[in-house]
Amino acid sequence: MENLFQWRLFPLLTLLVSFMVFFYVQSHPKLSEIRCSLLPYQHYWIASKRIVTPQGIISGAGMFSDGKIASVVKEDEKRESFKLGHVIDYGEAVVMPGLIDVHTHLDDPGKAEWEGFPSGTKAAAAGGITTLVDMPLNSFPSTVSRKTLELKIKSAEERIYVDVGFWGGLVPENAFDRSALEDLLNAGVLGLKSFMCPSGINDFPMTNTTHIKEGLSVLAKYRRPLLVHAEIQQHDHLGLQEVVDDARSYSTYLKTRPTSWEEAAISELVTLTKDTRVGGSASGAHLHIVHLSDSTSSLDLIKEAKSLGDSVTVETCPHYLAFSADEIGDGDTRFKCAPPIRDAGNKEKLWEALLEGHIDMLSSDHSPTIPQLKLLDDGDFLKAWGGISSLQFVLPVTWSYGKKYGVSLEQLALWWSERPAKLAGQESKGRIAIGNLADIVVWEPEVEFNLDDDHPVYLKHPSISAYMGRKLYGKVSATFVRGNLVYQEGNHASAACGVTILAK
Ligand SMILES: NC(=O)N[C@H]1NC(=O)NC1=O
Ligand SMILES: [Zn+2]
Ligand SMILES: [Zn+2]
Repeated sequence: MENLFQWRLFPLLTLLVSFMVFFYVQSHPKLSEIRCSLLPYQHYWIASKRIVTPQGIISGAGMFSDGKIASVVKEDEKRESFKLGHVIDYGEAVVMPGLIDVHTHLDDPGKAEWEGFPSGTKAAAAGGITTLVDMPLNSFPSTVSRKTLELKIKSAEERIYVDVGFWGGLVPENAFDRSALEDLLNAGVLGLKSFMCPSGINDFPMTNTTHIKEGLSVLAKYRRPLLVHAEIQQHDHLGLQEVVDDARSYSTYLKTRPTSWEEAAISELVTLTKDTRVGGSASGAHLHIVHLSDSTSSLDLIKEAKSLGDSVTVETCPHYLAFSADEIGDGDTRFKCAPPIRDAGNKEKLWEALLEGHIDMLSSDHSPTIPQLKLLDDGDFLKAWGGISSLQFVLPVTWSYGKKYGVSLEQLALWWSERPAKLAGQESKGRIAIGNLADIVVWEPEVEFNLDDDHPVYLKHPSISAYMGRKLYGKVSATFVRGNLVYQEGNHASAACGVTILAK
């Protein structure tokens, strides 16, 4: 009797549960949407006393709706607007466009033990970076064809916490093959990148001016940029023996890559950029010089090219603005990068050029490896991997070291968001403006913190970062990508919902 009763009840119960599940799913956001964000809403306001907009800093609020910025209102218009939904009030914290890092090496696929999409994009999110553009080398294979780009895209799928675009490689193998280059561009790379000196990566050989000229002529049609690592090896420096004798000394390394390397490369480049002027044979193309270190003659050449109307921009990186050669201890290869960090006078002049607008933007050139290849025990500057690890820290670093130069929040937004967005062809990013994607960093410039072992660092190998052990200002509280709260106070969203950005 009892059994019979149970069997009758079973279909009824099943029906009831099905109805309940159906109504729950109808009235709530999809489970996948919840996992993309630490917030359960699709439409909501965020308020703050300091919102950095292209029109200046306002006290007010922004409404995010379906991943976009639907409205931006000032303090006095807030009360009426708020009747319409949820409000998150960040008080005095700064609300700024998310950072766009146009120069990151995530090394995935193939060298994921060096960094990888999940660790790199978690670090980015924790640092307020909402978009990054991945370099075509250090992963394996290098991104030099449609096929290799497809491997990148596949590897990034459901593994990225922020948006990721890709630069393709301009290498001797594809430079004279117009259809191969067009195929790579049609597949969606945001532009091309090449080296004028050995890259340190076997399947990414260097290019000369002839290759670069070819690349520019193809890029002109696509209106996408060519990024160049501008150093050409010169043979007029130290004898090898002298170098080998003192490989632990930073000054030895510095002498192996003098400013003449940068100057030689840039003087060749500016002969090519003449063609990018209006009416020139490469009109529509754009040349971007990555990680400028030399603030002397190399910078003068760039200034002159710009004044003549060449389509050229230049970036520098936080490590050239934060550090100088005299502070680098013997054997401390965490500071080894190329071009090298130069003397304190050079650093001052880089700041000056940035503040005066001659340097257009900043990028991380986050180029990590495994600790073993940094040779921290031997401290051999000549054999150690060249590359700085910094991704998660670039906002507080720029702010902390920029304090004494009077850097403003608006300048940070220009150098880290607005201009990088333009370089990468992402017009819907980089500014807090109606209709743009809701890519936002919320941070507290006045909060000081020690980058010690207790600080949560998401980079795969924090020990190789030259910033560890430093005291910094500017704590990132929250990061939104396309309206999803992907990071807040030490927590990431449970699902990796960043989007791969492909040029059309
Ligand atoms: N291959 C690679 O990432 N090289 C980078 N590292 C560095 O310090 N400068 C570079 O161009
Ligand atoms: Zn480089
Ligand atoms: Zn690089």
